Amino acid sequence: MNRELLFKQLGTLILLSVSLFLNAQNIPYQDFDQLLIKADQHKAASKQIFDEALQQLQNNRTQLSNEQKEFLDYLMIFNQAYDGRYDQAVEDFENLFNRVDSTFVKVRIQSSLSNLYAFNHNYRAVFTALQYVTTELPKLDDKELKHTIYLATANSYLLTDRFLLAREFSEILLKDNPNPFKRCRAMAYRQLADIKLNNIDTSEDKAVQDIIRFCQSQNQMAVSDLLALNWYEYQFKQLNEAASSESINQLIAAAENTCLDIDTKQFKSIIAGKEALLAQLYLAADDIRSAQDYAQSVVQDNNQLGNSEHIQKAYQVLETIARRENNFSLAYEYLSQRSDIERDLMTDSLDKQVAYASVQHDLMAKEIQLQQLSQTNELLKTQQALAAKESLNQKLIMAWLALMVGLLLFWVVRAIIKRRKLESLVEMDHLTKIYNRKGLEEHVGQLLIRKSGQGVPVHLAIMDLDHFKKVNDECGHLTGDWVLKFVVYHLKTNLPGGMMLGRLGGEEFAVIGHGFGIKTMLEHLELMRKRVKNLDYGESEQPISLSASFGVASSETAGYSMQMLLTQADLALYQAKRAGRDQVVVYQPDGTKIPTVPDGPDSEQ
Ligand SMILES: Nc1nc2c(ncn2[C@@H]2O[C@H](COP(=O)(O)OP(=O)(O)OP(=O)(O)O)[C@@H](O)[C@H]2O)c(=O)[nH]1
Repeated sequence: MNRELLFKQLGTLILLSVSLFLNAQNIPYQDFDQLLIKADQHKAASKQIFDEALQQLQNNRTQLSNEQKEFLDYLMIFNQAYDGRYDQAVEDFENLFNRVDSTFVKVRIQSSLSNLYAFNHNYRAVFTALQYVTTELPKLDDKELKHTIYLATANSYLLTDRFLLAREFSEILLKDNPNPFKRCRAMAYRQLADIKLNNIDTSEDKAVQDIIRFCQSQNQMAVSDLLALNWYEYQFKQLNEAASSESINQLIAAAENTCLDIDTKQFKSIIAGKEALLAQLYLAADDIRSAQDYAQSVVQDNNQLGNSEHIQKAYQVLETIARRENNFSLAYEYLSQRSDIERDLMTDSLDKQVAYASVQHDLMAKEIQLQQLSQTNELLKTQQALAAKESLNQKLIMAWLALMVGLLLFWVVRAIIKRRKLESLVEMDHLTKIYNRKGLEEHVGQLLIRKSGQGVPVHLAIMDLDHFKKVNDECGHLTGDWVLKFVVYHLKTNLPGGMMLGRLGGEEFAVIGHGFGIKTMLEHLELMRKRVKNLDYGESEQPISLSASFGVASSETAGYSMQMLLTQADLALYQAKRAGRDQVVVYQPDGTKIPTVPDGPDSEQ
């Protein structure tokens, strides 16, 4: 017994697994997209195909991408609306809208919501949803989706009596070369809008019939029936009192021929429209019984506000029949019912107008706010631009000033350099390129001041070239010049550190030494004397031989006075000349001559 049960359970389990396996087929991603598109396309046309596609997608839900799942959720909720659960669908759509990421799905939700809100007479919400849709639509680059949205928008505008807008959206879609499936619906919507706008002549019957057939060929039965019924009603209204019974009968036949292939439960409103029209037509054809049957059917089955228009017409038929039968109390009852509905219809129509105006007003207010914001923004931008310009100007001024200061500094420095150069030129001997007397006075004067403060000895010697006149006389003045330069060049390039050479004038030079004692000074001078004497002046007609005499004074005897040093050195030089030239003599306060090299050849003594 237990074993039997076990086998049974095992069998059930195997069967379940097999059916699950069969249901959860491995379908590639792009095929899911195709399946979603298929479901989407048939959702308002064929419930069977729609249901099957949804079931298949649900079975494979785990394999779907996030966006595919979101779109499937959207379709599932749409299915609720399909089944007439409008309120639940609205709630679920609103929740889904807040949950999904995909703009594509968000736009679809708002588009469907706009239709559902219209069914629920929540017109403000209709126009707000449509506003969202039309704002977001340009962000999507999916042409098919755009077409779907144009259609849904046109439909919502039809439901809210904005017939011009409904026409406009149908036109936009038709101009964008839609597929036949959408083209037939767009043509039907445009035609419906024209009928409502009285924008069509009954002579255009063939064109309208073509559209009705086109919709049928695309399996768009509900739309086709809706257009047909509206068109027949329009034609009926255009008929005058004296219309032939033939034309009435033609319309009856045509109307009876509608709604044969649509789901009567799903499209209750269209069926009610058909019955209300037929009630009117049969009344016009004096077929009271049929008229009454149809009118009663409308009144009994359809007490929703969505069908008010049809119910109102049905009551009108019933009221006329009651009058004709002199049943005034019943006629009064029907009249009172009709006026209640007419009042509701008027309120509803007013609601639509107010909602549209209110959403438009909000939109305008937002636009004005935006304009104000952008104006403020413009103002800010102008201010920023001005500030930027100002700062640029300031920078330019600063740059200009810096340039001016730079130029000024350049000129000043150049002037100083020039002045220094000029000064140094004034201080230099132009022939020998060493300090002249002025330069010597300037620099030796400063040296003396500095060294006197430090107590460092300074020595000054006057070097005079012996018998230089002879060189001039014998070799010419130019040679004399050259000899002067030649002597100075050799002395200068071999001048020991701490010594300076300058030209006092003519063939007379000053040699200054500091930082060492007189003994060292005399040794240096001695070397200089020998250098002059031993210089090779080259061969010429009159061979040149030259010597120099040195008279030396020291700060030890003359102090740090330039004048005193020169005077004492001059006195010593005089002694050197007198002692025979070509020698170095140090000034002695007591007048004794102390030549360092007492080998002067032409002593005057
Ligand atoms: N070529 C040339 N000769 C100059 C220059 N300055 C002075 N002399 C000459 O130097 C000579 C100086 O002659 P004097 O004062 O008689 O002395 P000296 O011939 O050197 O004889 P002592 O000094 O007595 O040895 C003159 O002939 C001046 O013309 C100069 O710049 N160039």
